[in-house]
Amino acid sequence: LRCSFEECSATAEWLLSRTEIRPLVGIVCGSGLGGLAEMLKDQMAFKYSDIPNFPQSTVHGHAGRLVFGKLKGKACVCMQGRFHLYEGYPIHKVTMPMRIFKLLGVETVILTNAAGGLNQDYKVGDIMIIKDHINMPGFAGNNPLAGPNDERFGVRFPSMSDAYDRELLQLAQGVGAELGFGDFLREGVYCVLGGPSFETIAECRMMNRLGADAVGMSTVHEVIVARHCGMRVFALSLITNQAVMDYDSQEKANHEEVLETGQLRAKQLERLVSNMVTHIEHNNNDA
Ligand SMILES: O=P(O)(O)O[C@@H]1C[C@H](O)[C@@H](CO)O1
Ligand code: HPA
Repeated sequence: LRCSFEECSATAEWLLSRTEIRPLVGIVCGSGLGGLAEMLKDQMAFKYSDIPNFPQSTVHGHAGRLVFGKLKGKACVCMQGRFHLYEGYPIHKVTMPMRIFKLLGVETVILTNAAGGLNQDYKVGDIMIIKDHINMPGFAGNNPLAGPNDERFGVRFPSMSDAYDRELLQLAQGVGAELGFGDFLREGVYCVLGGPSFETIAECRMMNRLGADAVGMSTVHEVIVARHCGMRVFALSLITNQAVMDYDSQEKANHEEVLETGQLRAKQLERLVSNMVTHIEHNNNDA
């Protein structure tokens, strides 16, 4: 069976027998945002290539390590590198780490990504709190929950109208305001595409008209699987480039720019996430 309960349990048990850390918070680092994992104290890190049943990172800017440790005293596990559809992985493999998070005891997942800004008010370097998503591959039937459903993870038809936890969203706004990030903290809708080619001008215009504020190639699949198995979700996009919306523009999206902007804003993004983690309490999981 595809990423079966048994297979995920075996991986979780392998990890739990090698670390004493029992994480309640799971973090996923987006392109160029792996510095978050370096903030963890008392680290215990596993290379993806050493973990049974785990996929491998193939994208520049994704280190490929699962790091356990304490963030401001809270036990966390952090994916330093995620998997994308365009790497050629089947969608259930892309999202398998969410099920492993769940079986490790994680209650709250924080996901980050690099994204292109579609909203004309957004600037490069803005941090967008994701309040909702548009799942383009999902429209075509490419959903990570397609196939037989295992009730031990969750129900056949999970709701997604409550995908992004509103309390965590409020918390992020509060923490962001305290840190003085008001000028570049946004809240918006993330649209996922399969990649790896960046979008055409017509595609960007279309997504913007449909209500998307940012476009990327990840996160949504992980969110669906995390919600299916009852974890709370919070997600952030770093706007690393402006999507090209104009035929007169000479700009072209490129991965180097994505990684460079990651470096510029990484410290602030790390502070936002780590300050949030201090406020996340055990057992308030009402997912
Ligand atoms: O893992 P994320 O979503 O941050 O990665 C984005 C999307 C592509 O993988 C890459 C494009 O530059 O960055
Ligand atoms: N499009 C899709 N994915 C991205 C972009 C973009 O412009 N920037 C970073 N990830």
